[in-house]
Amino acid sequence: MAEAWLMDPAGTEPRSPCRLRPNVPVPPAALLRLGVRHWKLNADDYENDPELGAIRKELGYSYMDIITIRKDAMPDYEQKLASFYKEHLHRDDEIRYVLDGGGYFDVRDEAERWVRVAVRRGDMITLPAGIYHRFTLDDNNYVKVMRLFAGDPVWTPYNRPSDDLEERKEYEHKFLGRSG
Ligand SMILES: CSCCC(=O)/C(O)=C/O
Ligand SMILES: [Fe+2]
Repeated sequence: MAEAWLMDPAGTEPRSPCRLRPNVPVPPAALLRLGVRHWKLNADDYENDPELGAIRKELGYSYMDIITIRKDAMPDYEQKLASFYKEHLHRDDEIRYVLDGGGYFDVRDEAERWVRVAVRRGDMITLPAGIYHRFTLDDNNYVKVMRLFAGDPVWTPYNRPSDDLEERKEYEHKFLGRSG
């Protein structure tokens, strides 16, 4: 599993690890309870990787593209990064496979704390529809990511608060044990 920890709410540099002192690790089982799944894959051979092929087949991830997030490679780099780091949710699962570089997905836990998940080359992660989250590069300022989707892709972020969306209610019911 990718390494995860509770974020220091007083952290002022989003692209640094922002760990509490002492560090408070978040184990894989706790991430799974929030609906966050992870695979470690062979990024050296992603075009022919049978393991990736099997995951895509099993979960119906028919769509894929590859994006590079780096100042010289992405139009509207600053605006895009700012929007990725705004707390938001999606109405579909967010499925990302890091082919190079790295970054952090922050997800809200059941107590509304930020859990920081470090993703590096070879990490594939899925965030369930309805989970509040955000993304930042790490201090190397570069990531190359495969985006996957089941069906025709929709990337729309819904900034918090979006508690009235059906997918948010379903997420709260399924993963946070909240009724409503
Ligand atoms: C790391 S892929 C770009 C970020 C993104 O698409 C997203 O929705 C972040 O939460
Ligand atoms: Fe997102």
